[in-house]
Amino acid sequence: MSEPDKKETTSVFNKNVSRRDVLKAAGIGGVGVLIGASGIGGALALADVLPTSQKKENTNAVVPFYGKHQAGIATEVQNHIYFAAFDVTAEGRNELIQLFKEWTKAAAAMTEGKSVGDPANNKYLPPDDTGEVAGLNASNLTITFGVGPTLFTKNNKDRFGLQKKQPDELKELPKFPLDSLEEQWTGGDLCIQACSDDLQVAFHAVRNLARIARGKAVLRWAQAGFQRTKQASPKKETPRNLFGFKDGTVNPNVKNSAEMNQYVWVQPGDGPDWLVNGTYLVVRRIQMFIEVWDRTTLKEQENTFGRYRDSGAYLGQKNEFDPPDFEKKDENGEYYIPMTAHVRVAHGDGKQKILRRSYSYADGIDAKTGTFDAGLLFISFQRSISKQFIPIQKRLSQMDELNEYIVHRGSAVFACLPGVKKGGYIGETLFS
Ligand SMILES: C=CC1=C(C)c2cc3[nH]c(cc4nc(cc5[nH]c(cc1n2)c(C)c5CCC(=O)O)C(CCC(=O)O)=C4C)c(C)c3C=C
Ligand SMILES: [Fe+2]
Repeated sequence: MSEPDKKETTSVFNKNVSRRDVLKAAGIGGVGVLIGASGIGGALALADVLPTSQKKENTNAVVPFYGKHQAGIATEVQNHIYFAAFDVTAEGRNELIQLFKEWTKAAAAMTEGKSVGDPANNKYLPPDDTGEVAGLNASNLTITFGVGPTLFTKNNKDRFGLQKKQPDELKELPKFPLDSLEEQWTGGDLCIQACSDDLQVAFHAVRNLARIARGKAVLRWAQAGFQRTKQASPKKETPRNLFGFKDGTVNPNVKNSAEMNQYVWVQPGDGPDWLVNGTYLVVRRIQMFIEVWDRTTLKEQENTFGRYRDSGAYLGQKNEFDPPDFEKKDENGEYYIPMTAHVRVAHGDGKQKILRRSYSYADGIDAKTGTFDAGLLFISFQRSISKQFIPIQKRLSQMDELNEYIVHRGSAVFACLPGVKKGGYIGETLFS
């Protein structure tokens, strides 16, 4: 579901209540009075009644799990991600359905800040919940589930009676020039994207879902990721990637449902009905050669992206959100934004838009070279992989200057299921 407009409404006791309503109910006329109004109870804390622009970051918040769309796509980006791909080992369709039902129940509980299963009161059994988030709040945890092409057909086998339901769009990506994909970061029958403002909460979610899956699915690969925290950037400025550039400036507006329907959510008639209100996820584990970048001049860095490092503006413009002028030339008659600049090549004719929701990763060092294994866990959501992601990546792989500094090591595609109503389960449209 898309996030309610927090400018107008705020969540108190899990209901959407306008700020004016809260002040009226409290019988007080202004925020200044409310600060001292401890009598109205802890639940009506200051953070709950101030509009987003004025309130301190509230990591106590719960992002609703149930809704038309899965959370973790159009909802506000959290500080951390724990992404995992699974291979299904279940014997048949019923076991797979059972897995999705159990995952739904556990995910709904965890996103509300509750523990999984029954309370741990039998000392002779392992507790249902692994326990590391006891006392922690949900920290805006979202858990997003996807199904990969190999769930539908693997080695020409229709393991779960799903072959006929495979969307044409959901197939392995073509090999792009310069790809250096490694089996250990590639593919998967299922994926779980857990995002939270606390990494321990995100990890706990995947760990417990993996535990529930025992006998039905096994982990294939997993990757933790981070970006600047909202505590460190209270104004929530666009995060910077590990090359120091603002990353995520140009994206469809997640609050604009017409734009989201045009670029992100699968629509009736696009393919199989079971995926309507879902979307396609592309994930690429892209290593960034940060030591090489650090020896590159600022001018060269800016020409590589086609944006200024400091302001994030397109070259030739002033502010981060000013539109580009790809025809503008400097006093030497050179394009401000070089022909091979990342943004020019990615932009193309501007018709293919994708929703980027990426995170940085840093995984120690490459033992062979002694350099950092660090980069971008690139994640994009789109209504069509063939019409949106593939043409962009085709162009980038052929002429993006950034290719001097990065290499794609991992890749997978998934169909993110539509959202679910209370009482239902994730995946029910696929299995019905
Ligand atoms: C196939 C899609 C893309 C991949 C893969 C990709 C990798 C990648 N990108 C950056 C850093 C930046 N990307 C920026 C803009 C941008 N990137 C893509 C697509 C892919 N990037 C698009 C569609 C755009 C927007 C283009 C436009 O219309 O201007 C930027 C600029 C700021 C921004 O808009 O976010 C940066 C910085 C890295 C480091 C990377 C791989 C490691
Ligand atoms: Fe990019």
